[in-house]
Amino acid sequence: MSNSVKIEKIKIDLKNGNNLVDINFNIDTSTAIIGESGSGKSLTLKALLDLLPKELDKVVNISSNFNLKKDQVGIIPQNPFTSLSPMTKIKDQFFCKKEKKKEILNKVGLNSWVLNRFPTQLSGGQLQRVIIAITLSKDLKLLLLDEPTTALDEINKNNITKLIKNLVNELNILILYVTHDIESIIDVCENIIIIKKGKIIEEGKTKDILNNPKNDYTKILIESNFKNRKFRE
Ligand SMILES: Nc1ncnc2c1ncn2[C@@H]1O[C@H](COP(=O)(O)OP(=O)(O)OP(=O)(O)O)[C@@H](O)[C@H]1O
Repeated sequence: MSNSVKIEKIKIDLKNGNNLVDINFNIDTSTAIIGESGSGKSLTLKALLDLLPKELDKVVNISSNFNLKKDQVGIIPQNPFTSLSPMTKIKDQFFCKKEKKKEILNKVGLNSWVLNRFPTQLSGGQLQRVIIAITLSKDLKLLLLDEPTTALDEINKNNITKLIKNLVNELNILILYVTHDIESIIDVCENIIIIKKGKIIEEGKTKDILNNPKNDYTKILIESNFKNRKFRE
């Protein structure tokens, strides 16, 4: 049986009882969570990483059909500029031996010259590649992606989207990709979940939902995503 993670319940409330997130879903292969700003994407990821702030009430119930250790969960964050330790050379932020560092850097389109640099000496696109390489240097079973291209300019955004597509197709691990940008998850995620105000609006196979959205909110999200793209071209 292939690996699967069951998010049986993530319920997050403010102390005054107002609900922020109330969802359940499975990750069987690769799943995208799509939602506008404030829809609960980051809180969902924080719940999975056990990083929710103390001031929130939470019920987090997750199970898996395999032994998933904490250090087998990796995250590619939104902002590459604040994700690495600024005073430590790149080579000392990896979790593997020198040869493997070089091999993984090649995979993300970088060479070993970056190893002797500090994070501040790299561009946003280069930094995000380094972070992807560092994350992949661990023995991962579940990879979380938190809007990994949002902080990048258009060229880097396209390049990193392509890189993620290639890597994810090559890797045999579970993927949860949260973003507001539907285009970036086409060809990456098999399944898609649309959320609004912390609740699931619609879910299914990515192809089915994009070709035949049932919910009006989903239709608007898809339309606005592709309208934006045409506008930028
Ligand atoms: N610590 C907190 N205390 C109170 N409210 C919070 C807290 N963290 C998040 N929220 C609220 O919960 C809702 C969901 O926030 P979340 O950060 O998960 O949204 P998001 O979908 O990731 O948005 P974005 O795309 O802008 O990052 C928002 O209304 C936010 O204001």
